[in-house]
Amino acid sequence: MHPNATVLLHPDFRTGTIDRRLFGSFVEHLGRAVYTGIYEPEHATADEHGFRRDVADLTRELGVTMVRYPGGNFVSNYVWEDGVGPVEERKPFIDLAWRTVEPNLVGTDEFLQWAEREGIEPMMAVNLGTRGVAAAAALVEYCNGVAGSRWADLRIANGREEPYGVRLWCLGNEMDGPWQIGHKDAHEYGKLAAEAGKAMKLVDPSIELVVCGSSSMQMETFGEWEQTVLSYTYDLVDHISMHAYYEELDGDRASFLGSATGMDRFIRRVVASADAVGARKRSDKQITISFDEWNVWYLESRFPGETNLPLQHQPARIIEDVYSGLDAVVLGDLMVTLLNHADRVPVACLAQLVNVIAPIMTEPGGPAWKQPTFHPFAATARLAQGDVLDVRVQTPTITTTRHGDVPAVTAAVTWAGERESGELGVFLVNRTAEPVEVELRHPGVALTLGGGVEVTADHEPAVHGPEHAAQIEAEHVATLDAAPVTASAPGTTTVRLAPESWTALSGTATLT
Ligand SMILES: O=[N+]([O-])c1ccc(O[C@@H]2O[C@@H](CO)[C@H](O)[C@H]2O)cc1
Repeated sequence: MHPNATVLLHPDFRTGTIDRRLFGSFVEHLGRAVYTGIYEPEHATADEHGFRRDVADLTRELGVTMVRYPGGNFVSNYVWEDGVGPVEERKPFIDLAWRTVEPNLVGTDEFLQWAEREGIEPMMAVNLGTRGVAAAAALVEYCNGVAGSRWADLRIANGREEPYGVRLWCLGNEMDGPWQIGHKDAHEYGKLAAEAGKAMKLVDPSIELVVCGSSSMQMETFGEWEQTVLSYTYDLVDHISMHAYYEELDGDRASFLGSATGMDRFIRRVVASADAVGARKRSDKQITISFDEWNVWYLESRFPGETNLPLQHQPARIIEDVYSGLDAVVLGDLMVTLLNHADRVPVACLAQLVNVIAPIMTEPGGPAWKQPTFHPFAATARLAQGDVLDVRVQTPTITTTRHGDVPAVTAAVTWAGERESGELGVFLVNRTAEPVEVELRHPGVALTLGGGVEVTADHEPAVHGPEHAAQIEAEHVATLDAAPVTASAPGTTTVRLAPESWTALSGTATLT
């Protein structure tokens, strides 16, 4: 059979090395992400610190390397000092972002110590909505300072001698969004971010800074925002943030399946905006991207609308989206795009980790389980190692309403090892409703594919609960003991992809 698509690869052609922070996630004080998510002292599996062991174990299995905290929209009205010190003296406050009473039982120390115990790198955000330079610099000192100064000594008095050494810091969150508490225009925010970032780096010069980019590519200020903000902060910051959520709208399945092409274009545009500022400055520095919120999120149809939220107490069920096999295929494809931008995207966070638009769900006092989207994330975090190869994909296109013409087949290939031999990760997506044959062309390379994971899309709406998730897993997530190879010859290996599917395969390769 004639192949429908070809993927040309060679270890001499590489896009970049995968930064392990690409497999980050996000825990916000929003809904049940913290309370009855990662933290539930009354739960049967809770450890001595009150954190759920079952959730931590699933987090490990998911392969999450880094977690962003404490927000999100929440951070823009958060007073971090209220969340440290003796728990019995902490006072609740009304979080204005999600109109939920925050009990302050979990704060900076509890989170950072949880992350440390679980072997997860923390990524912290400072409040540039209702607060500013002093509070941001104080938090860096609280986390990373050594004995002998006010905020570091407060941490020590609170029982933590060793600095946490938090490396990655967000200068606020989505400051371009009118919904943000303390929302600012690009000039106001750019100036504040530059001053806050300057102070934070004076406290600890080893930190990396993320300046806020746009909340989505649909924002009216997109492009202009990036350039203005970077004009104030280019020499100071390391990364600019991107946020994007995708959903199936009006039953437009083709556009939804093409979401990762939308993400690809978004990344290219932000890179172009950042590089334009660099060019004007005649700078050799390159700003990289922190894609610190990405996921499938049924914003349009299921999001209650931030301004009309009723005031809630914990546990508060907010945006607990339920995912389908189709969502899992799209999520896997979004990871293909992230991998293919490994040269400019070192940091990414699946938003979020547990209960809130999340791969892991829980019931208070009950089980924790995997949503379908868990599987492509976990398989990619496991199989994508080393470098991303600069592959050439030839594929027919599909015409979509939202993204125009998009590739029918997408691919990413990773190579861990020397030039002469390596371990491969092969990630392939078939966005069409028919099976396709994909010919891997690997001239001069002997390649043996092994097993992996295949996720196929479904047509049923997802239903909440562990039983339904287990049923989708049984029907739409397959562990492959062997690759679906249909033909092979020296220099070519053909695999067959199921309709509307995401496939990840392991492999080994040596130069011949
Ligand atoms: O497109 N929108 O309407 C939209 C609305 C809210 C929004 O908030 C972001 O997503 C929330 C959930 O991860 C985070 O707290 C925040 O940073 C992100 C996008």
